[in-house]
Amino acid sequence: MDQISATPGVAGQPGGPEFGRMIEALRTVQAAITGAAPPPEVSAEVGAILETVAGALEPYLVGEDEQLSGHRDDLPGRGQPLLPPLWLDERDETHLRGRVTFDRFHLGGNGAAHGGAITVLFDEMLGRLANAGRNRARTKYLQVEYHRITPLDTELRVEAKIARVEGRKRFLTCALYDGEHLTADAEGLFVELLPGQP
Ligand SMILES: CCCCCCCC(=O)SCCNC(=O)CCNC(=O)[C@H](O)C(C)(C)COP(=O)(O)OP(=O)(O)OC[C@H]1O[C@@H](n2cnc3c(N)ncnc32)[C@H](O)[C@@H]1OP(=O)(O)O
Repeated sequence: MDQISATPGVAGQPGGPEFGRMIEALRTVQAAITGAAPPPEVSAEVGAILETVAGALEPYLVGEDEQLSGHRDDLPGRGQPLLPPLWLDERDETHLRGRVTFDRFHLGGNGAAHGGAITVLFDEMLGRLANAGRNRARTKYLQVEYHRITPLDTELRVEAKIARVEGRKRFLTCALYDGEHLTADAEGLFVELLPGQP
Protein backbone atom coordinates (compact mmCIF):
# COMPACT_ATOMS: atom_id res chain seq x y z
CA MET A 1 0.00 0.00 0.00
CA ASP A 2 2.91 2.34 0.61
CA GLN A 3 4.21 2.02 -2.93
CA ILE A 4 1.59 2.83 -5.54
CA SER A 5 2.99 3.27 -9.02
CA ALA A 6 1.39 5.86 -11.29
CA THR A 7 3.63 4.87 -14.18
CA PRO A 8 1.85 2.81 -16.83
CA GLY A 9 3.40 -0.63 -17.03
CA VAL A 10 5.50 -1.76 -19.97
CA ALA A 11 4.02 -4.29 -22.40
CA GLY A 12 5.61 -7.69 -21.95
CA GLN A 13 6.59 -6.95 -18.31
CA PRO A 14 4.68 -7.82 -15.10
CA GLY A 15 2.26 -4.96 -14.42
CA GLY A 16 2.09 -4.03 -18.11
CA PRO A 17 -1.13 -3.43 -20.04
CA GLU A 18 -1.76 -7.19 -20.04
CA PHE A 19 -2.26 -6.99 -16.27
CA GLY A 20 -4.75 -4.13 -16.61
CA ARG A 21 -6.65 -6.13 -19.21
CA MET A 22 -6.83 -9.13 -16.86
CA ILE A 23 -8.27 -6.97 -14.06
CA GLU A 24 -10.77 -5.43 -16.48
CA ALA A 25 -11.82 -8.90 -17.59
CA LEU A 26 -12.25 -9.93 -13.95
CA ARG A 27 -14.53 -6.96 -13.35
CA THR A 28 -16.57 -7.96 -16.40
CA VAL A 29 -16.80 -11.53 -15.09
CA GLN A 30 -17.89 -10.35 -11.62
CA ALA A 31 -20.71 -8.30 -13.12
CA ALA A 32 -21.72 -11.08 -15.55
CA ILE A 33 -21.84 -13.76 -12.85
CA THR A 34 -23.81 -11.52 -10.51
CA GLY A 35 -26.33 -10.68 -13.20
CA ALA A 36 -26.78 -14.09 -14.81
CA ALA A 37 -29.17 -16.98 -14.13
CA PRO A 38 -27.39 -19.67 -16.17
CA PRO A 39 -28.58 -23.27 -16.61
CA PRO A 40 -26.65 -25.82 -14.51
CA GLU A 41 -24.44 -27.01 -17.35
CA VAL A 42 -23.28 -23.45 -18.02
CA SER A 43 -22.65 -22.87 -14.28
CA ALA A 44 -20.61 -26.07 -14.21
CA GLU A 45 -18.65 -25.10 -17.31
CA VAL A 46 -17.93 -21.58 -16.08
CA GLY A 47 -17.00 -22.90 -12.61
CA ALA A 48 -14.48 -25.28 -14.19
CA ILE A 49 -13.00 -22.47 -16.29
CA LEU A 50 -12.62 -20.29 -13.19
CA GLU A 51 -10.90 -23.13 -11.32
CA THR A 52 -8.48 -23.38 -14.25
CA VAL A 53 -7.91 -19.63 -14.04
CA ALA A 54 -7.09 -19.82 -10.32
CA GLY A 55 -4.72 -22.73 -11.04
CA ALA A 56 -2.92 -20.73 -13.75
CA LEU A 57 -2.17 -17.95 -11.26
CA GLU A 58 -1.20 -20.19 -8.34
CA PRO A 59 2.51 -20.51 -9.28
CA TYR A 60 2.76 -16.70 -9.27
CA LEU A 61 1.29 -15.96 -5.85
CA VAL A 62 3.50 -13.43 -4.02
CA GLY A 63 3.54 -11.51 -0.76
CA GLU A 64 1.57 -8.32 -0.25
CA ASP A 65 4.48 -6.04 -1.15
CA GLU A 66 5.07 -7.76 -4.48
CA GLN A 67 1.47 -8.09 -5.65
CA LEU A 68 0.40 -5.83 -8.51
CA SER A 69 -3.28 -5.46 -7.58
CA GLY A 70 -3.81 -2.38 -5.43
CA HIS A 71 -0.43 -0.91 -6.39
CA ARG A 72 -1.28 0.34 -9.90
CA ASP A 73 -2.33 3.96 -9.78
CA ASP A 74 -2.60 4.02 -13.58
CA LEU A 75 -5.52 1.56 -13.38
CA PRO A 76 -9.06 2.31 -12.15
CA GLY A 77 -9.40 1.54 -8.45
CA ARG A 78 -5.62 0.85 -8.25
CA GLY A 79 -6.27 -2.44 -10.08
CA GLN A 80 -7.83 -3.74 -6.84
CA PRO A 81 -11.05 -5.63 -7.71
CA LEU A 82 -12.53 -4.95 -4.25
CA LEU A 83 -12.73 -1.27 -5.18
CA PRO A 84 -15.25 -0.02 -7.72
CA PRO A 85 -13.46 1.37 -10.79
CA LEU A 86 -12.43 4.84 -9.63
CA TRP A 87 -10.56 7.38 -11.76
CA LEU A 88 -8.91 10.28 -9.94
CA ASP A 89 -8.92 13.46 -12.07
CA GLU A 90 -7.74 15.98 -9.45
CA ARG A 91 -5.58 15.39 -6.44
CA ASP A 92 -3.50 17.40 -4.06
CA GLU A 93 -2.92 17.26 -0.29
CA THR A 94 -6.27 18.92 0.52
CA HIS A 95 -8.75 17.46 -1.94
CA LEU A 96 -9.46 14.63 -4.37
CA ARG A 97 -11.95 14.56 -7.18
CA GLY A 98 -12.77 11.55 -9.31
CA ARG A 99 -15.27 9.51 -11.29
CA VAL A 100 -16.65 6.12 -10.39
CA THR A 101 -19.15 3.70 -11.90
CA PHE A 102 -20.85 0.94 -9.92
CA ASP A 103 -22.04 -2.06 -11.92
CA ARG A 104 -24.15 -5.15 -11.36
CA PHE A 105 -21.46 -6.64 -9.12
CA HIS A 106 -22.10 -3.79 -6.67
CA LEU A 107 -25.88 -4.21 -6.61
CA GLY A 108 -27.68 -3.83 -3.30
CA GLY A 109 -31.26 -4.12 -4.58
CA ASN A 110 -33.86 -2.43 -6.76
CA GLY A 111 -31.17 -1.01 -9.02
CA ALA A 112 -29.33 0.71 -6.16
CA ALA A 113 -25.65 0.25 -5.36
CA HIS A 114 -24.96 -1.67 -2.14
CA GLY A 115 -24.32 0.64 0.82
CA GLY A 116 -21.21 -1.35 1.71
CA ALA A 117 -19.77 -0.82 -1.77
CA ILE A 118 -20.28 2.93 -1.34
CA THR A 119 -18.52 2.78 2.04
CA VAL A 120 -15.57 0.99 0.44
CA LEU A 121 -15.36 3.86 -2.04
CA PHE A 122 -15.43 6.45 0.75
CA ASP A 123 -12.78 4.65 2.81
CA GLU A 124 -10.57 4.53 -0.27
CA MET A 125 -11.07 8.22 -1.09
CA LEU A 126 -10.49 9.38 2.47
CA GLY A 127 -7.59 7.00 2.96
CA ARG A 128 -5.88 8.23 -0.20
CA LEU A 129 -6.33 11.84 0.88
CA ALA A 130 -5.46 11.32 4.54
CA ASN A 131 -2.18 9.73 3.46
CA ALA A 132 -1.31 12.16 0.65
CA GLY A 133 2.17 13.49 1.41
CA ARG A 134 1.81 12.66 5.10
CA ASN A 135 2.83 9.97 7.55
CA ARG A 136 0.62 6.92 7.39
CA ALA A 137 -2.82 7.07 9.04
CA ARG A 138 -5.65 4.57 9.36
CA THR A 139 -9.41 4.89 9.54
CA LYS A 140 -10.65 5.27 13.12
CA TYR A 141 -14.26 5.86 12.11
CA LEU A 142 -16.26 6.44 8.98
CA GLN A 143 -19.79 7.76 9.30
CA VAL A 144 -21.84 7.42 6.12
CA GLU A 145 -25.21 8.89 5.19
CA TYR A 146 -27.24 7.68 2.23
CA HIS A 147 -29.44 10.47 0.90
CA ARG A 148 -30.90 8.81 -2.17
CA ILE A 149 -30.15 5.65 -4.12
CA THR A 150 -26.86 5.48 -5.96
CA PRO A 151 -27.55 4.18 -9.48
CA LEU A 152 -25.59 1.45 -11.25
CA ASP A 153 -23.98 1.83 -14.68
CA THR A 154 -23.84 5.61 -14.32
CA GLU A 155 -20.70 7.69 -14.11
CA LEU A 156 -20.76 9.46 -10.74
CA ARG A 157 -18.61 12.24 -9.30
CA VAL A 158 -16.85 11.78 -5.99
CA GLU A 159 -15.04 14.46 -4.00
CA ALA A 160 -13.05 14.33 -0.78
CA LYS A 161 -11.68 17.17 1.35
CA ILE A 162 -9.61 17.57 4.47
CA ALA A 163 -11.83 19.29 7.03
CA ARG A 164 -9.20 19.80 9.74
CA VAL A 165 -6.05 18.33 11.26
CA GLU A 166 -5.53 18.18 15.03
CA GLY A 167 -2.22 16.59 15.98
CA ARG A 168 -2.42 12.94 14.86
CA LYS A 169 -6.11 13.30 13.96
CA ARG A 170 -7.19 14.03 10.40
CA PHE A 171 -10.90 14.73 9.89
CA LEU A 172 -12.10 14.38 6.31
CA THR A 173 -15.32 14.49 4.32
CA CYS A 174 -16.40 12.81 1.11
CA ALA A 175 -19.45 13.21 -1.15
CA LEU A 176 -20.86 11.22 -4.06
CA TYR A 177 -22.97 12.88 -6.76
CA ASP A 178 -25.21 11.62 -9.55
CA GLY A 179 -25.20 14.74 -11.70
CA GLU A 180 -26.23 17.51 -9.32
CA HIS A 181 -27.81 15.12 -6.83
CA LEU A 182 -25.94 14.15 -3.67
CA THR A 183 -26.49 10.40 -3.22
CA ALA A 184 -24.28 9.76 -0.16
CA ASP A 185 -21.65 11.46 1.94
CA ALA A 186 -19.31 10.60 4.79
CA GLU A 187 -17.21 12.04 7.54
CA GLY A 188 -14.17 10.16 8.72
CA LEU A 189 -11.40 10.33 11.27
CA PHE A 190 -7.99 9.01 10.31
CA VAL A 191 -5.35 8.72 13.02
CA GLU A 192 -1.65 8.90 12.26
CA LEU A 193 0.07 5.70 13.29
CA LEU A 194 2.53 5.69 16.16
CA PRO A 195 5.86 3.89 15.71
CA GLY A 196 5.18 0.16 15.98
CA GLN A 197 1.49 0.37 15.01
CA PRO A 198 0.82 -1.92 12.02
C1 LIG B 1 -3.35 4.62 0.00
C2 LIG B 1 -4.27 3.58 0.54
C3 LIG B 1 -5.70 3.97 0.65
C4 LIG B 1 -6.48 2.93 1.37
C5 LIG B 1 -7.09 3.47 2.62
C6 LIG B 1 -7.78 2.43 3.41
C7 LIG B 1 -7.83 2.93 4.82
C8 LIG B 1 -8.21 1.83 5.75
O1 LIG B 1 -9.18 1.19 5.51
S1 LIG B 1 -7.23 1.47 7.13
C9 LIG B 1 -8.02 -0.04 7.71
C10 LIG B 1 -9.18 0.21 8.65
N1 LIG B 1 -8.70 0.80 9.88
C11 LIG B 1 -8.04 0.08 10.78
O2 LIG B 1 -7.79 -1.11 10.63
C12 LIG B 1 -7.58 0.83 12.01
C13 LIG B 1 -7.61 -0.03 13.24
N2 LIG B 1 -7.38 0.80 14.42
C14 LIG B 1 -6.13 1.17 14.74
O3 LIG B 1 -5.14 0.71 14.18
C15 LIG B 1 -6.00 2.15 15.87
O4 LIG B 1 -7.22 2.24 16.59
C16 LIG B 1 -5.64 3.57 15.34
C17 LIG B 1 -4.22 3.55 14.76
C18 LIG B 1 -6.61 4.05 14.26
C19 LIG B 1 -5.68 4.59 16.48
O5 LIG B 1 -5.08 3.97 17.59
P1 LIG B 1 -4.52 4.78 18.84
O6 LIG B 1 -3.13 5.22 18.58
O7 LIG B 1 -4.73 3.91 20.02
O8 LIG B 1 -5.40 6.06 18.87
P2 LIG B 1 -6.35 6.58 20.05
O9 LIG B 1 -5.43 6.97 21.18
O10 LIG B 1 -7.46 5.65 20.33
O11 LIG B 1 -6.96 7.86 19.37
C20 LIG B 1 -6.12 8.89 18.85
C21 LIG B 1 -6.87 10.18 19.01
O12 LIG B 1 -8.14 10.06 18.33
C22 LIG B 1 -9.21 10.34 19.25
N3 LIG B 1 -10.35 9.48 18.93
C23 LIG B 1 -10.37 8.13 18.91
N4 LIG B 1 -11.59 7.70 18.56
C24 LIG B 1 -12.33 8.82 18.35
C25 LIG B 1 -13.68 9.02 17.98
N5 LIG B 1 -14.51 7.99 17.72
N6 LIG B 1 -14.14 10.28 17.87
C26 LIG B 1 -13.30 11.35 18.10
N7 LIG B 1 -11.99 11.20 18.46
C27 LIG B 1 -11.53 9.95 18.58
C28 LIG B 1 -8.65 10.01 20.62
O13 LIG B 1 -9.37 10.72 21.63
C29 LIG B 1 -7.23 10.53 20.47
O14 LIG B 1 -7.24 11.92 20.56
P3 LIG B 1 -6.02 12.73 21.23
O15 LIG B 1 -4.79 12.39 20.40
O16 LIG B 1 -6.43 14.16 21.13
O17 LIG B 1 -5.91 12.21 22.63
